[in-house]
Amino acid sequence: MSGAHPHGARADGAHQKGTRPPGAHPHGAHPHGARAEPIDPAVAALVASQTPRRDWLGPLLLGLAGTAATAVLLVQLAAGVASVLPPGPRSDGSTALTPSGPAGAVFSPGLAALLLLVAVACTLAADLWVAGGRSAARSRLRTRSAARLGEWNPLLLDRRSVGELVRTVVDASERAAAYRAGFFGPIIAAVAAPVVVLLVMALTVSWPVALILAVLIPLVPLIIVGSQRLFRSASAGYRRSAGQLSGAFYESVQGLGELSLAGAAERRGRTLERLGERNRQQVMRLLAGNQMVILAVELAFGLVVTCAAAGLAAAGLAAGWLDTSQAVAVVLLSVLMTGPVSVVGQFFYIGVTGRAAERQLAELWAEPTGNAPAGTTRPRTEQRGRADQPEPGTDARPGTHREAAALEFRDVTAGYPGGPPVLAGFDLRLGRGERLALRGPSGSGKSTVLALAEKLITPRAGSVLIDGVDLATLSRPEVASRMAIVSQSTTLFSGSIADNLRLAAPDADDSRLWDALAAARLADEVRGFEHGLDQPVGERGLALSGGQAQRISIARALLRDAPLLLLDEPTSQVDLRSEAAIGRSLAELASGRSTLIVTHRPGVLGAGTRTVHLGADADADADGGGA
Ligand SMILES: Nc1ncnc2c1ncn2[C@@H]1O[C@H](COP(=O)(O)OP(=O)(O)OP(=O)(O)O)[C@@H](O)[C@H]1O
Repeated sequence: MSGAHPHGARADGAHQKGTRPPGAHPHGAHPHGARAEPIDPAVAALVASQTPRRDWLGPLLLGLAGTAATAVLLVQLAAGVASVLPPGPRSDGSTALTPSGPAGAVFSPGLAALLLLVAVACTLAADLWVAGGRSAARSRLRTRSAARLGEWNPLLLDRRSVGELVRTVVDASERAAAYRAGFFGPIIAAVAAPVVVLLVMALTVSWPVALILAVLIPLVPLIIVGSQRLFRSASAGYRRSAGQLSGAFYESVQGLGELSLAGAAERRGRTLERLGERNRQQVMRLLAGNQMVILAVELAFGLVVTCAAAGLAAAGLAAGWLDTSQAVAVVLLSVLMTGPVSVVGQFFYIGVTGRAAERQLAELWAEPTGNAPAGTTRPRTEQRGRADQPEPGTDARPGTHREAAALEFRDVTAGYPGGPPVLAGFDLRLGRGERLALRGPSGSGKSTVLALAEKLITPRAGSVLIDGVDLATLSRPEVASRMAIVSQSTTLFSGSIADNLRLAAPDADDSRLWDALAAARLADEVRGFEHGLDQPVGERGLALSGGQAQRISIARALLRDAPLLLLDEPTSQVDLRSEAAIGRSLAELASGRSTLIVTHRPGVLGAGTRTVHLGADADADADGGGA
């Protein structure tokens, strides 16, 4: 049995029964984000917008400015070199210079030093800009992903591999930020660099040579797009295998104790080894692709441009339409033209994995939350007997004047998507201030009743009402705000006892925490701890006993102070002595609240508890109800 954990995380396995929850993706858990389906462009744009334009535009402009400064610096250096060389011979044997391009540059050491300074400053500033933008983008992506997961229906969360979700939030955010902030600007700057260099060449050296070399520029985007297409499947394979590996690794670490008890650690190790090897092969394929792109760019572009430039410089010099300074400048500038383009190849890996990471994040953000929206209306035939919504706190059924129940199921038929109904024509009424224990054999639908009350699933027919209000008209957070839940296992987070209590009431002062602990029969033990309220509970609360952890969960429920209380086998995991202590604190918690408890030990709530049986032998011990 299980119910929703009061704080969103569920550690139990009761909801891991195969069928996907409402709103889950039609393909079930698509573990690796490697679906071929198109991504919603709006979500993709939202992911991209987490890196504001200035974060990549800055490095892009700085990169271009740096290239331009370096290009002019090279023209200056060429003039300097030419000034110490003898004039070149002309084809007619004379040495007179009649350059065809713009007037040859005059070397100025001051200008050269200034240009050097500008080029270095641009490079440094671009690097700093990239680092800042990247870390800001990473944190924005992680925060948003975590917030998105927080909106998910816990049933949906239970079905996804935790390892993969962690990887998506942490690793994909890192890669996507590296791509947008660290790669986007510099790569566009690199692709545009040849154009800038040619512009400088046309303006300060020789426009005919620049024009001829410009013919080669379209090679760059062609090479890049071609290579990316070529390695698309390697990229998808990499995403898939990396997702599988991290998911399996995370699960193995979590279940290490059970694996070694079952003598299965070695077998599991072999599985991990296999997955690791597959991942290594995928990474190698991707890196091999990366190397091929570098090679292609260097060969197809670098070599061709350098040879063409050298040939043009030699021909121009020989024919006399270039002087020495212009010829040297053409050769130097051709090297500058190819330099940034080789960055394209080196960055290729970041680009491929970054785009894959953005896709992964977009898939996560686009995933339906699995929550039925507020105001969901069912078909008319299923709304019989409910002419209007009753006023909160009243029962609006014709001829009924009694006070609305704290929780009521009216003729409810419910089940899980694709499965048969678990409950059919189910009625249950929990009066205000009443304590009701739900019992029944395994599989009879006790968890399903709690899931309906929490609006984790919605009825196929009939209605569920809290305080007279149909849950169909409320959002899940609104439903959650009306109840406190204690489930069979408690999730505690690293931090102090006070931190864990304040999850339920962030503004509670210490005296309120002590009151809650006292009511949960835990105050004396906490006073005995060295650090009292500030005592660390250890990772996942392991520094506390199961009974203590459960009473912290009860104290949290007390701090929430909700009128409706759902208890899901709250003593199933503790021994008899702890059960007695928990029973007393539960009785305290239940007093004055309407309480529905799923338990095989109804005595834990004390006297006056009505019992309802679910399943084949259904009948009620007290005044009715039952399936
Ligand atoms: N998330 C789910 N997806 C699909 N089917 C489910 C899901 N949860 C429960 N079921 C099915 O619904 C039926 C009732 O299950 P439920 O968990 O409500 O029973 P239960 O009385 O709480 O059982 P137990 O005491 O063993 O926890 C079972 O047949 C179960 O397989």
